[in-house]
Amino acid sequence: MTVAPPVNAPIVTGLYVPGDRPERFDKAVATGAQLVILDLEDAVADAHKASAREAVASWLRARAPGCTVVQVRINAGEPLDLAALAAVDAEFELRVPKVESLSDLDVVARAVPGHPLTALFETALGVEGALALAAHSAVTRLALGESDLASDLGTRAPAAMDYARMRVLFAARAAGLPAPMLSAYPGIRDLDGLRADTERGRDLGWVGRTAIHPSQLSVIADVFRPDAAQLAWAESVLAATGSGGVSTLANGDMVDGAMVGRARSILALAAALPR
Ligand SMILES: CC(C)(COP(=O)(O)OP(=O)(O)OC[C@H]1O[C@@H](n2cnc3c(N)ncnc32)[C@H](O)[C@@H]1OP(=O)(O)O)[C@@H](O)C(=O)NCCC(=O)NCCSC(=O)C[C@H](O)C(=O)O
Ligand SMILES: [Mg+2]
Repeated sequence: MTVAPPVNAPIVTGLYVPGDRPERFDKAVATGAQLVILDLEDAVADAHKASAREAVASWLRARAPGCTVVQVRINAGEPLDLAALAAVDAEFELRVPKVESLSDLDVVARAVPGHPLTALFETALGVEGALALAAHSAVTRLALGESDLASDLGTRAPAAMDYARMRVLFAARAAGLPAPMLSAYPGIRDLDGLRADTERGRDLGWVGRTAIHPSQLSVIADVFRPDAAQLAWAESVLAATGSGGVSTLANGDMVDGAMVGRARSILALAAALPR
């Protein structure tokens, strides 16, 4: 049985599905991924764009409300995508690729009003503008497209990706948005590589990751699930700081209100990722 996540629960696992594979849409939801992204953009060949648009709109109309967050990734500046989605009266979010300017977001927010936007940064210009773009009133999440970014930069060097991850993380937090989810890891069979790269992103402060294959989901959940020591620390911080002021944990560490936010985030992650 799927249990609805608590309000403001972190979203840790996401799964992309090509928009022209409607037979996989319900399957994607059934994986238990907390976020399912129906892609009209790079996963769909030009010849299939129109049928993908129709398949996505018709699935959204027929879908019974559930606890999975559903996003549609549109093609940047494609009026046909916007028109098709504006005609759908259902709950979904929009994932806007290659965002570089406020007008990229305005166009979408005006054409399909009332749907939260995830701004996907995939170029140096987008990453450098992340702080201002995160302040757009329709934007509720930020993300990075690291494959496109690597093409724009001409490198996928870890230092370049770390820089982009840090800028986008700071932009999200400065705008009061949740820590972003890591970009899709293209090596479907390389689960060790996925784990290592996800751990690196987690250690930089990112929370969650979008997958492109169901087999990646359990690795992603594992990486973000707090371990027993983190849980014990979080619980002892909350217990020790209940009445404010400074306290000392059993191990001698000082704790105060400054640690409460992190303790709560650890407990929220544990609640979102049951064993
Ligand atoms: C990559 C794939 C094309 C692989 O497909 P396939 O070879 O058919 O996979 P399997 O045979 O291993 O499938 C096994 C079963 O799993 C189901 N399956 C596979 N993938 C998905 C999925 N994404 N969602 C739901 N279900 C899925 C199959 O149906 C099989 O089920 P069964 O028959 O019952 O056993 C494919 O995985 C795929 O298309 N993935 C998504 C690709 C995608 O959307 N890419 C775009 C997003 S990432 C991106 O754009 C990068 C970003 O923008 C950037 O710049 O970084
Ligand atoms: Mg991309």
